[in-house]
Amino acid sequence: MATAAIGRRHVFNGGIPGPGMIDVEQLSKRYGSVRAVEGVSFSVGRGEVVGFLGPNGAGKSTTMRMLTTYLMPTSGRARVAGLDVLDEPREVRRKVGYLPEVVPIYPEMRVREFLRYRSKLKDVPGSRRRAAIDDAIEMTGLADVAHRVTGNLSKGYKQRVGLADALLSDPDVLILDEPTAGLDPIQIGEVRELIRELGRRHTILLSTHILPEVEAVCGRVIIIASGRIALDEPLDRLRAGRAVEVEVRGPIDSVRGVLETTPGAGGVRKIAVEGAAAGDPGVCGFEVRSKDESAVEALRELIAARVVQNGWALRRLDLSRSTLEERFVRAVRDAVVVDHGGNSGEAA
Ligand SMILES: Nc1ncnc2c1ncn2[C@@H]1O[C@H](COP(=O)(O)OP(=O)(O)OP(=O)(O)O)[C@@H](O)[C@H]1O
Repeated sequence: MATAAIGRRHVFNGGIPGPGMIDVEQLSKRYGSVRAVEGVSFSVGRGEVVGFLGPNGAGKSTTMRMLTTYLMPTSGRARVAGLDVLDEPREVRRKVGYLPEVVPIYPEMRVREFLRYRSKLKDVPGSRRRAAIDDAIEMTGLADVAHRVTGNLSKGYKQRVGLADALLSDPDVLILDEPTAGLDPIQIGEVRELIRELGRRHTILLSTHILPEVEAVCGRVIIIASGRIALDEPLDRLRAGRAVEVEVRGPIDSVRGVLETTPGAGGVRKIAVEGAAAGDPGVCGFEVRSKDESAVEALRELIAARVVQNGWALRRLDLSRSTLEERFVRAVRDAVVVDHGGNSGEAA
């Protein structure tokens, strides 16, 4: 059975990230005057599934093509599965499963025939070739179409063929460039499920524009904008509270004044007001941003104490959570504002 076979061949570490399966240091790529990737550094540990996001033209495919040795960096270093992409490109190609944005299948070949051809190109030893192809076909749900001509398959199935190809050499690392682009919602769900399954046994760097996909399969997010890293954070931290939402029964101007002068408060925004009546100041609601995001819990406690000190009733006190979409938009916007260098990435 494929799962057992794959379990035998792969080192399964229970999903605990280990050190450096992908190590990128000051990687840059210029196409003539276009600075597509500019001094990018990051690491991906063993067992991590990392979403690599960015607007169109941000440099995602260029970075992935450098990591898979299909493109020479202008400067900087990258190691994948412990191998230097410049010094050991052939070994890197053997160790890394790459699904490019456009899957290079030969339309006249049948699925199994294509995978056999690719396994030879990847130097999969003859004695292991048959098992490697069977495993890849089973993992990607291609058994029913294994004898069909690839050119006649639906886009979703062509994508599966690309993934099967990426799995052939039993790679430690999978680099998947927009694996669900152009698929219908059912196919997206199927490929996403497959990636989630693969993520239990592989280190994965996954580029996509579909944010729910990242939330479904990734543990960490790297955002690139105008060729530079704009954000690199675990998903749970990224979604964690960044601000305090507070509702107080008290006079709105006084409440605002107290919140604005609370140490650690970085900005106050009104979110709701319930009308005042005779003898009742009404209820006002504010979102208070924390100057230091890691100190948002302390800010919450301080706000509670100050509201009570003023004799106001505290009706609600929550941490407000950011969505991935909000963080994406903010990170990209901030990166573009900071980018004074005239970077000619399309997002700039
Ligand atoms: N062969 C090339 N020659 C010149 N410029 C290029 C070439 N390939 C990419 N670029 C430019 O480099 C920048 C980064 O492109 P890249 O394809 O890496 O972005 P991306 O983040 O993958 O975008 P998308 O999400 O649209 O696929 C863009 O400005 C793009 O136009």
